Amino acid sequence: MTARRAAIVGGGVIGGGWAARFLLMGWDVRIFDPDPEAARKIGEVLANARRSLPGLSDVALPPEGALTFHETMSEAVEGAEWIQESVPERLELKRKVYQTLQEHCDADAIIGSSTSGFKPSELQGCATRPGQIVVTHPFNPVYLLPLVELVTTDKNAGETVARAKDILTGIGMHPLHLRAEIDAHIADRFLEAVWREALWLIKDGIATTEEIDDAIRYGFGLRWAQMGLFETYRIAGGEAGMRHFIEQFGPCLSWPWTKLMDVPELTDALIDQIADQSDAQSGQFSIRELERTRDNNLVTILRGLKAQDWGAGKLLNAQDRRVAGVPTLPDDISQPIVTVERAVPLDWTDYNGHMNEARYLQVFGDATDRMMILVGCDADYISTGGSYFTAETHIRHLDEVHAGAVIRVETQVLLGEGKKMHLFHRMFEGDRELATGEHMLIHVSLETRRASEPAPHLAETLDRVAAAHVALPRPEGAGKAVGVKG
Ligand SMILES: NC(=O)C1=CN([C@@H]2O[C@H](COP(=O)(O)OP(=O)(O)OC[C@H]3O[C@@H](n4cnc5c(N)ncnc54)[C@H](O)[C@@H]3O)[C@@H](O)[C@H]2O)C=CC1
Ligand SMILES: C[N+](C)(C)CC(=O)CC(=O)[O-]
Repeated sequence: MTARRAAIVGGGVIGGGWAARFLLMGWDVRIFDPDPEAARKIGEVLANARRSLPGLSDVALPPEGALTFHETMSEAVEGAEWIQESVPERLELKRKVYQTLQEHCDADAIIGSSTSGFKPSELQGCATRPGQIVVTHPFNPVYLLPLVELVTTDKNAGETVARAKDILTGIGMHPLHLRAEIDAHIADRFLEAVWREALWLIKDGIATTEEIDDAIRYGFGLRWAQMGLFETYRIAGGEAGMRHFIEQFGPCLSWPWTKLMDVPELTDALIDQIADQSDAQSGQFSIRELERTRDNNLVTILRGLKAQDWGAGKLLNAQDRRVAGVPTLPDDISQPIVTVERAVPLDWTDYNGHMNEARYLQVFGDATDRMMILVGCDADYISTGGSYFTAETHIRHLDEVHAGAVIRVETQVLLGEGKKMHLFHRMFEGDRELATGEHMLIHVSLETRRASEPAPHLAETLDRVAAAHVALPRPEGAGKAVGVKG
């Protein structure tokens, strides 16, 4: 199947992030950026994305698309289904870019603008085909943060808007479609208010850049990441909820707590003060090092939210289900069955710089769960009171593996008889064998918590797979105890 094609016009901080997201979601990406350093810069963003994005998913992402750089905009946009404009935030420049690219792109391609503040009607102003242009405002790093503000006008056909939502959802994003266009959309309006307050706090000598960052990251920033503002304040109102919260804290809004609408003058002295404080706070790290720290933290937070199936984590779980489809036994069961295919997440790395031993058990546990589902022990079956418990496990660690690597587990049923299910998992990166896991499981009644016979349809499917696998050679290491070499 030929990959879908996206063009990136302007490959700086944001264009590079878009390129990485499209590529790692399987799209071919064509770049136009006159900066002679563009390929190097995008290469560095892509390296960061490769170590962080695939491991956010608990299933294998599609194979990476092809990345190409082009000398002209006309060449880059050729045959592109999606064109993401991320040139500097200057209206005249953006309008000029649309004029050139609309001369060459497909008439039904979607042109998304990364603009942080312009309204789509301003961008569509001088365009040949205004209906093709929408605002798709992302957040840095674009390859990890799912939010994209989609802003449209009545010039955009319903079909275009629906297609834009579909494509953005397909690359793992959460398109927040604004009810009406507005300067700076929703999020930047909000961020600017916070930014303005922070500048005042520095100018007035109340806090340093580091103290302001601490005030956010040790406290309300953690709340915002998972519940936003209103859900958090509802809880802060106690049992009486939001009404009580507003009664108690509403009056403060008219007290002199904030300076929201006044903008501190960005004098040279204030800029030096902020830049010097920022250097003192973080100047010992390069921007790439800071990006990697940010990505490590974001992946850890997002995977935590996945475990809770909450907020951005819920979105990621839905994306995994979409990518993986419904698990079914392959038609050909004469070979070991692939039960896991995924990238190693960043937060599985330990002090030795490789996947921690506990994660080997996690991967084999996931492989066992998948095998249970494939033979019929799925959530519906478990809700009827039957399941499997693991009675014994033997893992052999054969080789190390690192964050971002795609691993695969192949599972052989050594025995599937009555209450017993004896599995042998082999973990690979490509052809390199990383580990084996041998597991004996016993079917149980969840009511008595004791061994019990599986339901006939489960027993029949397991028996069929076991009968097919009995012809396979017994895997090396099966049945071995922990041994000490010679
Ligand atoms: N940096 C940020 O945090 C965010 C920026 N945005 C928006 O994304 C857009 C781009 O911003 P950044 O990536 O930060 O800027 P940037 O300065 O990092 O990148 C802009 C890129 O556009 C290229 N460029 C300049 N003229 C061009 C042309 N005529 N054709 C093709 N490429 C051209 C430049 O060489 C540069 O690589 C802006 O509209 C900005 O408001 C949106 C979200 C966040
Ligand atoms: C500062 N900014 C206006 C460019 C920020 C954004 O547009 C979004 C972000 O990533 O914070």
